[in-house]
Amino acid sequence: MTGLLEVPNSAPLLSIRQASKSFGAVQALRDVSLTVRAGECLGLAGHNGAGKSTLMNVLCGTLTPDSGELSFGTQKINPHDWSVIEARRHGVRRVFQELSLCDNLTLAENLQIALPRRGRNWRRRAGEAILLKLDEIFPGHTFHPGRVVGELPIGQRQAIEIARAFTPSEAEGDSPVTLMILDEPTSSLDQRAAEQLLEYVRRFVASGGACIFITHKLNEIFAVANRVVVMRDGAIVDDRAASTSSRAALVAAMGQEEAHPVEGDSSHDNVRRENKSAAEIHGDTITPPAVVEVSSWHGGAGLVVHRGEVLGLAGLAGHGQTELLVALKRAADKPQSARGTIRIDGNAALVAGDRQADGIFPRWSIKRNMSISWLKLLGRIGFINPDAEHQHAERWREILELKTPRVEMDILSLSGGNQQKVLFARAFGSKAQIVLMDDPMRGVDIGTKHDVYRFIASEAAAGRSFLWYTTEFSELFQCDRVLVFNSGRIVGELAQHELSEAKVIAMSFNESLGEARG
Ligand SMILES: Nc1ncnc2c1ncn2[C@@H]1O[C@H](COP(=O)(O)OP(=O)(O)OP(=O)(O)O)[C@@H](O)[C@H]1O
Repeated sequence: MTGLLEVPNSAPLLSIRQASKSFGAVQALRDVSLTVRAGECLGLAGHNGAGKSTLMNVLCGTLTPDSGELSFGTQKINPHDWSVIEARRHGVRRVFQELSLCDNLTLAENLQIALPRRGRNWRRRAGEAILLKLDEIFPGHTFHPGRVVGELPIGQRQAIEIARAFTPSEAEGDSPVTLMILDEPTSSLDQRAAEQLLEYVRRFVASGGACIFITHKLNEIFAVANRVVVMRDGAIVDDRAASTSSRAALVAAMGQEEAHPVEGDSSHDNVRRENKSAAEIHGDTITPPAVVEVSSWHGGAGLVVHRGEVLGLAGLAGHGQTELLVALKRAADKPQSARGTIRIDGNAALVAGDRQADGIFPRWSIKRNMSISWLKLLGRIGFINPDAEHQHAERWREILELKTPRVEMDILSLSGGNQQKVLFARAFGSKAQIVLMDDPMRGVDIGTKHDVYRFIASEAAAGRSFLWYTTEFSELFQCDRVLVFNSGRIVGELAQHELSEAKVIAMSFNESLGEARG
């Protein structure tokens, strides 16, 4: 696919020259130069740990580079004077990869703490402002400004974060949004919301705004960007018009392999077909035993997962998929507390999609974050064998190509995608027979994604079972069967050969769409 959008020839908006930044032994930026112009959307790609977020931190004033120059328009800026407040004054906004909303506050209050409305009735005015922006970007949403954000699933929180970033400031001296930096903005959005956002960004750019759009979903880059930039190991290695680039060129510049198309490809060739389920591979005519049985879920249809099966969960975000996975995890951990309808045969490990809230232990090292689920395997009762723990962590560092000098470092020293890899290592490295995955590819680069697909396929062929909720439609082709959720219930089932986007969408939109959302 090639980009169709022209590269504008407008004056430079924000430029950085020869910027470098190190964190201890890690050189996150090496001599990076980049200019963003009004009316252009720059798609930024690169492997996990390539330096994309670090560069954005410098551009939006959250990080000062060790060296380098900045300018806004024709005005040179001392990087030490370029703060978040200065950047906002110039209309530079950012949506972070890790969401920055306060979970205990409502939508309106979250807007108020970022972009204060002065005087009386601020709550009503803040609520109106965020709703207006949500209407513009995500028409048909059902958010209420008085809803506490922490009660919403991550996909909906991501939508709020985006709308908040685009909402005009009322502070004196603040300029309208000139440059929007979106760092993996669709990582937890469902397909429909992601398309709405891409459409909005195209309108924003057409009206003269500038945007930097970071994503590991390369089809999005070609849908929205006029220019594509690739980072690799802290440096910019490719920078050209999207119309002269291609998916293959991007992947090659990133230094990654994509032996099989994994997303955005109409053939949907996939590793799962090569690594068929245990039953198919062995030509078994007998169905493998069930390891998970839910006779009825929320009063509706139930589900069965067999040994060696990969069961996909689909539907709009926030329609009960995560809730099911959490209930299964609880049932596996405490069978005595399981609700009557759930039977689970074996241990279960959960790969969280919301890594900040449910995944990482922020005060622990990379190694301990990985090994927490293996500790029982790594020593005698009450004692951890440090050598075994270290070896295990090193092995997984290699398998998943974690970008870190040492596994003893803090988990927060890792880039977002590398933190997510640690969660995979924790689950895959455990002895759990059932792996529950809650939209687990958030921020994971395409090379690693493909390795994970391969790993899942081979583990399933060896008898492990997977329940896999994903917001990326193409990933469903890695599953044997797919259950579609709508308003908390299972409303349909599709075998792999029956799977089509149109069918999933039709099932997702049937019945009362709004109830389970915001
Ligand atoms: N505060 C920090 N302390 C130590 N190392 C850091 C810190 N922030 C970033 N790094 C390191 O800098 C490198 C670049 O990280 P960065 O987050 O910019 O990558 P990225 O391209 O955004 O990756 P991802 O696609 O996973 O989000 C990584 O090796 C990361 O571990």
